[in-house]
Amino acid sequence: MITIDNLSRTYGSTVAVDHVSFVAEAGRVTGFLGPNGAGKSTTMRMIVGLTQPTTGTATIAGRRFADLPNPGVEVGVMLDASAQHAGRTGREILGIAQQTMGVPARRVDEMLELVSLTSAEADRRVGNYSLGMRQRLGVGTALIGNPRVLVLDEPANGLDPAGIRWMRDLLRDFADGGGTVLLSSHLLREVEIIADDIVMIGQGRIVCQGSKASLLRGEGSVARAADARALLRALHASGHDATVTSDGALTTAAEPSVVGRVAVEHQLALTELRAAESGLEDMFLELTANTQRDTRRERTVA
Ligand SMILES: Nc1ncnc2c1ncn2[C@@H]1O[C@H](COP(=O)(O)OP(=O)(O)OP(=O)(O)O)[C@@H](O)[C@H]1O
Repeated sequence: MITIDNLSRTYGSTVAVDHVSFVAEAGRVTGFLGPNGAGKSTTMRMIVGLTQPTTGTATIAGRRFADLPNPGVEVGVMLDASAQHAGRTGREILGIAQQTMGVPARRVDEMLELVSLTSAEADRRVGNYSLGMRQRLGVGTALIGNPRVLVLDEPANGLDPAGIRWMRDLLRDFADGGGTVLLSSHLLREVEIIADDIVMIGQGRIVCQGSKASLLRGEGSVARAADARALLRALHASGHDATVTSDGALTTAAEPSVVGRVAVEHQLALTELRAAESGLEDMFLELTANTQRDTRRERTVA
């Protein structure tokens, strides 16, 4: 678990992070989103002790990063995959991490296999790696100490579609095994798929946070019926507004339970019935546009 409590950081007159509080829970993937310059990297740097907070604290399983005796076995960190020493080989970089953390030497080969870097690639200098290969190496370095917490800044950056899926499965398995994952990303579709919880910031402040399911749950229902027109008439007759979209689905402000009851009362067969959802991209643009116009609001959903 990562606990961020009232965390702020200012640089001169720039407020990079402005009294941010949230918890990234164990067993869940928390997506950390925000436009360029919103304060994501600064927050992550404060979590791992690279930047000193102006106010507040960040703790990992109750302790500050600086107080962890062997941080690499507690928290895996990948903030900038391009920051790896270009003159060293991938195997050397993993070897240094393995020795520093004092974990068994076999972890190097295990990590190479986990992140799908071949033996030949492992012996090449990192300066010759593609961005995606560096990301893979960065993930291997983050995981070599077998930590329970992962802090990853843009982990899918530079990965091909198969690599993105691989990363998604890896992080899902990590969280399903009880691990904590905090990741930032601009790939909203990706976050929409993988995240359990979402924290969104704009201009250093939280603009919304909560479970993905709660945040994306829209109002009303989407339904399909064998006879859409009949369902439309039935809803209207029951006092509910509804429209049939061009693809034959019916949208209404009525909750699914209400639509289901009306369908039963009129003996209509439904082929689909679900709560309406709003997309993460729409939510992101709406909420962060507000922060850019400096008319901020905060939304918290359990
Ligand atoms: N060392 C620094 N000195 C001065 N200003 C800084 C420093 N680090 C960050 N900032 C400023 O803090 C703000 C937040 O930057 P940060 O890198 O945390 O944003 P971000 O959300 O990670 O952005 P991006 O999505 O572009 O990576 C920006 O205005 C940035 O210019």
